[in-house]
Amino acid sequence: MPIDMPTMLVSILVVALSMGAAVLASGWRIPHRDGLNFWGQGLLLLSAGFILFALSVRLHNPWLIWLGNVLLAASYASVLMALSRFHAHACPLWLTAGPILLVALFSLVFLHQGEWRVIMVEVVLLWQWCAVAASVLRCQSGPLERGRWLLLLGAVLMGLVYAVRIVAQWLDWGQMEHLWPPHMAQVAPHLLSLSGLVFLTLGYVLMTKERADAEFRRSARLDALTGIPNRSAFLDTFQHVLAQAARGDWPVALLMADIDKFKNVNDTYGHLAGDAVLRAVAQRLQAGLRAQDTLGRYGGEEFLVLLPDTPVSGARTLAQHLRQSVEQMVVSWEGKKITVTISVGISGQIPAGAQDAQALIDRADQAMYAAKHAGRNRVEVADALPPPVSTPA
Ligand SMILES: Nc1nc2c(ncn2[C@@H]2O[C@H](COP(=O)(O)OP(=O)(O)OP(=O)(O)O)[C@@H](O)[C@H]2O)c(=O)[nH]1
Repeated sequence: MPIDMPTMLVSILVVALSMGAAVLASGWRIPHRDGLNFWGQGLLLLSAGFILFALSVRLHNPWLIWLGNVLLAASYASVLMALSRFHAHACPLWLTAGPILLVALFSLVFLHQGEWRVIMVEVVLLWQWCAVAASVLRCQSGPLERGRWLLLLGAVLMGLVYAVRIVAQWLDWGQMEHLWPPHMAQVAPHLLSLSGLVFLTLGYVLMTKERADAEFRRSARLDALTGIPNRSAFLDTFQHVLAQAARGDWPVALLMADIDKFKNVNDTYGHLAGDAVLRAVAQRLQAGLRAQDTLGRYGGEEFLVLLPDTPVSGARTLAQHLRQSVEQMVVSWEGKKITVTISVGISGQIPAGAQDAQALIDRADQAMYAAKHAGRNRVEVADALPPPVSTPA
């Protein structure tokens, strides 16, 4: 059965319409940041454009083509805006509104000169797809790879559609300005654009999914209140560093810092003030560390600091520095000034492997409690581990 142009146009319309509705539904209530709404709107505009083209085959009204072309340009501009939103880039007005105005102008000027209308309008549409491809290529971020390449493939296919149509029109292969009767030079680009549309939308949805997954993985490893690694993320890093230290035979030190009388802060100023203090302490501690050190929230008001390649003497100096820094900190809360201190326990050794993690934590914890018993706002070092007992052969 031969494919006629209305069938072709209607099939593109159905694909665009259903994908547009699906994208809009999936973007429902998702912040506009990802541009899903722009993408969905773009597909719906495209569908409206194809409805007009299909109607023009029956009604022979050139204004339907004029409006269809404008809607097409608006739909591609919407795609570009969606990508700009996704990558948090500004999208200049000339790049979005410019092609729409040009298409409106060329379609009007060449309203009754179909050959020139096809060439002039489709050069602008081709330029729009080049802008989409450039926008995809400009943003290189690791986890977006698969979606990005799919999207790029779709943009290249769409660009190809217009390139083929412009060349075909120029060489007078298939009277591209007429949507009827069908010719291979007309049907082939439409088939290409059908697959281009599918690739584009799949790529875009995949990109948003990959970003959401990456954010989810990241937030699952961070403490929601302070933004520093949570207990399980810290322990992962700790074990990794211990294994490296055992191989390299270098020392690791661990600090356990606990806010003194933190219950009083909550009781006096309220739980939200306590939260603000926790955030401020985390920031202070982080600010005093080297890039290779790791800070984590171990429990309620307890923090752990991992110091790779650091002897206990160096850890003690750093702990004193951190303690003084927190002591000097003032947190403003509803007009009141809150100050807190920390007690710090230190443990350190050249580890035998990742299995030493819990022993180091327990010893830092004991040293921290010794600091509490000795009057708080202090630093205490855990006793060195007894050397391993050698069994006679
Ligand atoms: N605001 C706030 N408070 C927390 C959070 N996590 C734990 N806490 C509070 O931290 C307080 C810890 O109190 P305690 O264990 O008695 O210790 P402390 O008052 O700091 O006394 P010392 O440790 O002996 O100096 C409790 O009141 C907890 O409710 C949190 O995320 N936010």
